[in-house]
Amino acid sequence: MFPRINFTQTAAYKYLSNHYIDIAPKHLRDLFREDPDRFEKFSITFGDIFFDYSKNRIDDTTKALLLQLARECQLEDAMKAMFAGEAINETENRAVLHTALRNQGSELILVDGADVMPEVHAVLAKMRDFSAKIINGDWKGYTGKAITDVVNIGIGGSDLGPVMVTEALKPYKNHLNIHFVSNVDGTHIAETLKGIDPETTLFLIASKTFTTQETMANAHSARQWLLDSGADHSAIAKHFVALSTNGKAVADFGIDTQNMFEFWDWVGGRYSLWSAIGLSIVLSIGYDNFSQLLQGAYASDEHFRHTPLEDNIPVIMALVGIWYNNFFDAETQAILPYDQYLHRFAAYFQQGDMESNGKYVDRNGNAVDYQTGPIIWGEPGTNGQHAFYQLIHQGTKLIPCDFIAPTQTHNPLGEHHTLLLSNFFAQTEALMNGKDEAEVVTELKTSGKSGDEIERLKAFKVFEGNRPSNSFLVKKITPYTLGSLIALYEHKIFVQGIIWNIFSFDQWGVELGKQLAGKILPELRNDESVESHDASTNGLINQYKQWRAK
Ligand SMILES: O=P(O)(O)OC[C@H]1O[C@@H](O)[C@@H](O)[C@@H](O)[C@@H]1O
Repeated sequence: MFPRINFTQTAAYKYLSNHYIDIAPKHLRDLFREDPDRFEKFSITFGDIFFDYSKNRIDDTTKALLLQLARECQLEDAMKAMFAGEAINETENRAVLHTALRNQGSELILVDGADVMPEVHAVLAKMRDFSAKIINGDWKGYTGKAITDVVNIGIGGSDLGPVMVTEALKPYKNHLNIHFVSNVDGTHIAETLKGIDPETTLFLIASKTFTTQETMANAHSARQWLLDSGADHSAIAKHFVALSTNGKAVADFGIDTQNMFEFWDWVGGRYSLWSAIGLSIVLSIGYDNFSQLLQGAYASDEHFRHTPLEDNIPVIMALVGIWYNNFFDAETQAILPYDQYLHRFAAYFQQGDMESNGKYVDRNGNAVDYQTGPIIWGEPGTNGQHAFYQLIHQGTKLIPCDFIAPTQTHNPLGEHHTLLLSNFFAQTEALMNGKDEAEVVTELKTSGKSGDEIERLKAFKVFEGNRPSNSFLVKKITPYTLGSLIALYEHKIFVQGIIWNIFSFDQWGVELGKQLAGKILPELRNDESVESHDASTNGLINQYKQWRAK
């Protein structure tokens, strides 16, 4: 059976709780001073990704105990179960096999006794052939013109991954214009349709279930827009394709299932960019680049599966995260890419991480009495520096940060990249070292401040430092390295879910909003005053009804 260990009952947890008392008062500066090998010990090279975790409030004992914790929680058994296709998503009775989507090996991957790899390869081949026709202009719209614009209509996992990756890999983009519509707010689709031509637009309706309200509403509006342009129903086959697991709903919508790119219930929505959901990525950068993305992810899968836990990047990321989350009471984790192309990376992992590990019920069905998934947030550097870094440096909250930067830029423009990276290095250093009173006083003296002024100002200018960070230095953001990086983060989420003893691959919490909206919708379709809710909700709905009438 899938492990069900309460990590707070392990020996390692007890040791860690005691060890925390020793480590908490220590400053990172001293940890570096005490151990000249610290950087070598606490950094890992993995292909073109260099992971430095030495600026964390850990020492050799912390690492050993965290690894013991992982072992006591039977992490390695859990990893084997996932890769083997066991139904580890127990509340939905499903396997969790996004790794099969990028598998480059020859082993069979069985779900219910059948190898999934032939189907995976067949859909990839279909994506390759279809995208080639769209890109080279062989596929024509209903008036015989080639496609110029692609609109992906999807939300959550059927949107965020493709958005993030197509943005991150813009340097690899071809001539097609790729648009994304997710919000049910009509503004999103209306603004998108303004700039495009029905004769040359292809819509990808991306929905695992093909029932999601937002996506269906947008898909219907897009179809109507096409028909309103003078096209007849036969045009739909030339302008609409579906990316889904639900063939019946696709057919009911009016999309020829020939134009359906299938995936399977063992692919979680937030782990689906590697599947047919990635068709917008393929259209944007071509199949060969998409294949590189898959290969990069596979390299991380292999690293995760076969590297001893002590040198295993996702395992270390996860354990260090648990150290802050469960011992230092850190509530959040910032992801700070020093790369403009990665500007949606944090947003992507907001869903990836928070929808996976935002759970308070453990795998035995009991409420937990410890913290689980952190709040994930972040923006690209250096914009973040001029917005919220103040709080990271001098606020009262401990915010572990992941810094990510490419050494080579796709846009070598003057000194820009050197400037950017100087900020990246400076921030991790400043967060760690801070600035003590002596330094502040010297600085103020040099700037000519009087003794009184120095006394008055110095407290405000001191930085405690001791603020932890991980640094990912990536040689260059390519499809391959991006694939690797994403998969490392995915596996980090998995490891944390194992240790917290929660099911990371369901998302029942999202269902409530869907149900409630479904109940209120019919009430908004008439003008009668509503009394079926609490006073606040009734009041809001009734005010809305009054104002919309005028
Ligand atoms: O791909 P579909 O089925 O439209 O779902 C889109 C999104 O819906 C949300 O409610 C979540 O459950 C996400 O995990 C999912 O990615």
